[in-house]
Amino acid sequence: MWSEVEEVAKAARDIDITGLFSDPTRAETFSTRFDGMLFDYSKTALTVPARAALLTLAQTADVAARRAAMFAGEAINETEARPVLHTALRNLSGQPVMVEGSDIMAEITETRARMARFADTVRQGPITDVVNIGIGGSHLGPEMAVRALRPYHDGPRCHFVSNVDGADIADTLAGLNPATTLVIVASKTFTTIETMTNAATAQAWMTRAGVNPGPQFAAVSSAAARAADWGIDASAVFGFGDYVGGRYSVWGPIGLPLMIAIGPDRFKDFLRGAEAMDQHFQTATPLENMPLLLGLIGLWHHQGLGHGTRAVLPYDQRLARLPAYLQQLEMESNGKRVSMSGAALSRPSGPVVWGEPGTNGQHAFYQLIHQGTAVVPCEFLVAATGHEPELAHHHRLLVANCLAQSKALLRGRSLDEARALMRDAGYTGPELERQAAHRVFPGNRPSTTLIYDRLTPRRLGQIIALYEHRVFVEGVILGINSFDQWGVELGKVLAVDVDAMLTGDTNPTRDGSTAALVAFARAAGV
Ligand SMILES: O=P(O)(O)OC[C@H]1O[C@](O)(CO)[C@@H](O)[C@@H]1O
Repeated sequence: MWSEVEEVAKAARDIDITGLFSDPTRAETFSTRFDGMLFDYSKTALTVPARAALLTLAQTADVAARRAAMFAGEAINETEARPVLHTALRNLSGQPVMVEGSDIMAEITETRARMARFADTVRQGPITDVVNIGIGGSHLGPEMAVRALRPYHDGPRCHFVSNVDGADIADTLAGLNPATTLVIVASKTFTTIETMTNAATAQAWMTRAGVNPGPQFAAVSSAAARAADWGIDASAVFGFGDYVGGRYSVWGPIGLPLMIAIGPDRFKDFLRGAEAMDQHFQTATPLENMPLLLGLIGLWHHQGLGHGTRAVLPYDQRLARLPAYLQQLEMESNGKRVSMSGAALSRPSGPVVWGEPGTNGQHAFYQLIHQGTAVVPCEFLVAATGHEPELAHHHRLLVANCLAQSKALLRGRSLDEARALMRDAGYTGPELERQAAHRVFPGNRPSTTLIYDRLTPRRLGQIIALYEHRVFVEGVILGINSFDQWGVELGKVLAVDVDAMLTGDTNPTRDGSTAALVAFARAAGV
């Protein structure tokens, strides 16, 4: 299945990407547009035969059948025997979605309507601040989206607490008024130690201030009974089915802080954007299919060409948390070592994903991206226009920087160009050579750019759904289950054991390193 890709990848190592632009149609041929967005992947070493080999790979892995199985509610999350239906949360079409013979849409629509009523009430006051307590998928999505859509906020301020480190909740609650704060405890399982510890601390904070936490706590959870046991009124508990994975859950009740911040109507626009991407993913031809192409390019760079990481570089300060969000989405989904059958993978699974918004990253790690020894495929995202018309000159500079970076990665600077610079600066002889060597940029470094009109709720919905489906495409072709996360379990179990060591309730472990660290922490008064 991979042999053809391996062959074209071998040839691609000698390709000069700039040279590929001697074809004047390259930018058009290696890009695709959809609903206000242009995805340009022409600044990669992909050629027509290489792309064809990748498309054949997708065909052989039967991505289309797996995609149909996902949307149809088949239990494609095989290690947890569950369907994968986050797409149902944004299904506004009126079409049923069946799970084991019943339509799940009535429940989803009813919960969304309840969320909207709750959000409207909260938005009318006297609540001034909302604190969402959750972690991982119960935190990263709403935190990222609330920040991304700041220009659309007309509700109470939203804050996020995730870390079990008491510093997180202490800093967040400092300055808030317990009498006008709503706490949302967001946990699919309602057992996550960080979230339950923080929730108890928030509850004590309110009680200490003489405020009854009862009416000022809401819960978002699949475990409604546990939320009720915890004392949260059933009318303020919003559930979702176990067919929605944590990192795919921003579209439903986990998105409640976003709905409160921007209002139910705009939240619906956010869903509409994702729904449009779902339609596109299912119906667009392979050469126009943005998630399919993004997934194939990911595989091309990591599995094909062996680049170990990829950088996500949003030129948008409000997307500052997108890289963190994508780290969970991509690495928790595709950071696996066995295939669906349980056999060890014969090729690498998902890459390390990292990034920061531009232009800040330029003044930090772009040095390595441009001149380091590792090639880092870069995924740029940028809106053509901002939300501050009076600051349009800032935005133009932002766009200019984004486009300049992909151009610089592509063209680089040759030794002759560097020598000319040094000559102009007055250097001669061996010193000119030495100085010039430091100023060479190898270039020929691949990047893609997703440019869109403006970061509206709809556009954000499209972008997140685009990345979700990209993860799906990569996972199917790698033959792994992108929807479980067994790798996070062991550390959680051992944390309980180590906690008992820290309190002195059990003897230190035979692992000498941990024993010494525990002893140090105890001696220092942990
Ligand atoms: O919503 P919960 O059940 O508190 O879980 C939070 C997060 O923990 C994880 O299980 C990983 O630790 C994530 O997959 C999940 O998003």
